Amino acid sequence: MLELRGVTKHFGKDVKAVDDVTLSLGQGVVGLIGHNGAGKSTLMGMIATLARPTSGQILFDGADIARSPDAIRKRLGYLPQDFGVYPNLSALEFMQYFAALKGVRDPARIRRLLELVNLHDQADRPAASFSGGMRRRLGIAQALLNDPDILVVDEPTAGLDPEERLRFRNLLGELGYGKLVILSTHIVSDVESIATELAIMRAGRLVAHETPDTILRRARGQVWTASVTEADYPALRERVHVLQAQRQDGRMQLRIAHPELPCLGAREAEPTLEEALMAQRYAAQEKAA
Ligand SMILES: Nc1ncnc2c1ncn2[C@@H]1O[C@H](COP(=O)(O)OP(=O)(O)OP(=O)(O)O)[C@@H](O)[C@H]1O
Repeated sequence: MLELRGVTKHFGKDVKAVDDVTLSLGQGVVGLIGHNGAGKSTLMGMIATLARPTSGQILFDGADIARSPDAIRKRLGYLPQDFGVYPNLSALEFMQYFAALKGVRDPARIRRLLELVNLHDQADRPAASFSGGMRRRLGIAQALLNDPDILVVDEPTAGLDPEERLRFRNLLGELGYGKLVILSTHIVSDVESIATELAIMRAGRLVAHETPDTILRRARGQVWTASVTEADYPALRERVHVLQAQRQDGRMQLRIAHPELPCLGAREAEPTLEEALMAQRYAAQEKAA
């Protein structure tokens, strides 16, 4: 559905925000992961036709979106990172406003979308009184008005509390059927349960495009749990990568990334996706050193 070929974006002479990204995406939920400044928003902005690549191409159903942006715009829903609601409008009025802009004339669709994002009971409240999570949910409802085939959502869970995070995550997971959902975050656990693929960016480059299962499988035998005395801990910490440390009953309970048994009594653990990615990164760093 969407193909990126050597997509590069420069800002001035010095900043290469996106650097030669080649990527092919079909239906599903793609977690676009990277630290702050990795280039995620810049890449999403280009997919949303709000900026043009300095070089390279983005093809939507085979056509270059720089040449025919309307083809993708009609089938795109976009929730930018800095999405703002109009405080004086109620949720319903906000949706009616965007429906008119997007040429959507079906009032029942607005109702259905407000139900989908669980704001139907609050539809008449001014958006100014909404929490961050409610605003984001309204943002998603707005992005879905045109029943898009591609939904691009930039850092949707930033600033949300755990309950709203969960609710938002489930909502995006449900939307993944039959659509391409691209979801950026620097918090791996936010996409762990819903992403069918991960695209990992570092300093503008795409460093991996894989399924979570592949990443988890590769990390087997690299993540361990161990319980050591407080006295033994400092020396161990020098030798291995400690992912998590907790003091309990006078001992240190650890989760460790290490390519082999890190210490006597350690047990192999089932890695989380975040731990698997950390283990992979440490292994790559050690190989390069
Ligand atoms: N308009 C711009 N002018 C100059 N530099 C920019 C511009 N937009 C982004 N950059 C730079 O490009 C790089 C990538 O930024 P981008 O916002 O795409 O990263 P990101 O992965 O989305 O990070 P974040 O999660 O913080 O938004 C950064 O170094 C950023 O400072």
